[in-house]
Amino acid sequence: MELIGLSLGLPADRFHGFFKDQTSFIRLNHYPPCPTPELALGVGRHKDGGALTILAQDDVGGLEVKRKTDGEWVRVKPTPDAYIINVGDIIQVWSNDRYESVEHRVMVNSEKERFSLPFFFNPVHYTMVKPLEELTNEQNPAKYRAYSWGKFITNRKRSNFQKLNVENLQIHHFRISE
Ligand SMILES: O=C(O)CCC(=O)C(=O)O
Ligand SMILES: [Fe+2]
Repeated sequence: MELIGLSLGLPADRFHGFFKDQTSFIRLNHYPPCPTPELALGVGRHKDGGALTILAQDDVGGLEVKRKTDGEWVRVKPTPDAYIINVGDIIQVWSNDRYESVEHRVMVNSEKERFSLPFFFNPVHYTMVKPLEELTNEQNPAKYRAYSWGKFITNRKRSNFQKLNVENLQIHHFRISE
């Protein structure tokens, strides 16, 4: 978070206050082999709603990210002894879209089970998430209305990873139309 602060021209400790208390959590994912992988997804398409996700995984692979330029799903090859760091929706909003949270999903395969451990680094529940004042001005106005992180996460957990076309709460619902 300190490097992200510096990259945005902010003090390294700019985000510290949000994380004095946290709603961070870890999930332990097990994807068993699937006899019909073309008919199933391990995790349906979604964007991580929090600040950062730090993902540890084995060497099986299955994670895919959606490429913005052409909408293609691109496989993320596992790198041994490395974490995947994913910017979540909160950093997208704080940075007023200078960072973007990527849409991703998890495929399954018929041969090998897979394990992954995402750690979701999230601020204190009463955080009102909005573009940082230092990053907005008249030429570059805030692109989002403030929303409550606590209410956002509660809503998300209620409709956890539905693989349907029903859309759960998204940051674009707070987008200010231009
Ligand atoms: O298992 C993975 O590689 C990612 C899982 C994921 O996207 C999530 O739990 O939010
Ligand atoms: Fe995710």
